[in-house]
Amino acid sequence: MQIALAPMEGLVDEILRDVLTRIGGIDWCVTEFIRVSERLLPAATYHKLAPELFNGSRTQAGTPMRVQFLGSDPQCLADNAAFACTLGAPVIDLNFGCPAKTVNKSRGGAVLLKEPELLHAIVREVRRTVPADIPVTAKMRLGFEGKEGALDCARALAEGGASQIVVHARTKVEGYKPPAHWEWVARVQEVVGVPVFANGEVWTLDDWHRCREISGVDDIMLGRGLVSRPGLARQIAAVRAGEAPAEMSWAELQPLLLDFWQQARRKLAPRYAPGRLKQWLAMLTRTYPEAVALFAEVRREQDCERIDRLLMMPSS
Ligand SMILES: Cc1cc2nc3c(=O)[nH]c(=O)nc-3n(C[C@H](O)[C@H](O)[C@H](O)COP(=O)(O)O)c2cc1C
Repeated sequence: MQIALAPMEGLVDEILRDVLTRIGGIDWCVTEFIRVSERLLPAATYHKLAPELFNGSRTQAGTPMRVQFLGSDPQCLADNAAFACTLGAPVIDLNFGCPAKTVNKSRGGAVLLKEPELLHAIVREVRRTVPADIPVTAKMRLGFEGKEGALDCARALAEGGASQIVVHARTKVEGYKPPAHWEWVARVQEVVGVPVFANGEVWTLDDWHRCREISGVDDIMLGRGLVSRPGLARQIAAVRAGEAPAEMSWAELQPLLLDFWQQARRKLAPRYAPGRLKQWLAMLTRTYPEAVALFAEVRREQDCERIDRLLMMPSS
């Protein structure tokens, strides 16, 4: 039974991975996708998107990190994956779910779900090229427009050599619109012999119970739900261990929010740091009334020092 933190480009960067994995309950996390199209990326690109490579491919809390790729050229993906392994990537993950327009125009992400043979070729080539002890895993949506090809895609990934498959239980066209079709996770698990992770629309402990019941799988990947309710993985882990699932309080979260901000100030250009804070804070407003108040104060602020003061003040 595993709980994974979802890869989220532009949101779950090394800073948020660091802070969220400190809370507990997360078994592994993934980098934002690394796009490869025609060349071997330099080591600097990997170190920028996956600085955990300098730390044994673990976050500061010790949570393992996987390196995710997006692309459509089997050989180029395989070469980059093999290079990432020399830099310390412990697992290679392949993204077949990204709905972004630019990504799909240049063939990558969810559009590849129209071509199960290509999915198979990509996974097979990456599997063949990276060292045998490095697992290759995959993440897919249920299809591009319709779901009729979902099982063929899952089979193609498993037969190509993916040792785990995360299913974001929606098509590309469904985007992020609820509901997620967890019953399809069960159908995928029926046709492949490798573990399948359920993903999509799990925001609360109740959602998790329903997702588990409908999907029938134990392994789960949490995205926006975990970003907006950072204690969710810890709550799920507690239930699994037969313990009481305490909510994470605002008081417990506040030092982490401050640390997130301080890291953002250190690692990002001053014009970007406030935006990153607001982005996370906006998601936290779904769970914490205190975040609503703080977000209202911070949202129009661009001055880092004034934001420092707002964050250090205890908000009621
Ligand atoms: C802002 C954003 C960025 C994302 N970036 C990635 C990505 O880089 N790689 C990927 O495989 N999925 C990406 N996803 C999809 C998520 O990993 C996940 O499958 C999706 O959000 C559904 O899970 P959730 O309902 O728990 O958020 C992204 C989603 C969002 C909202």
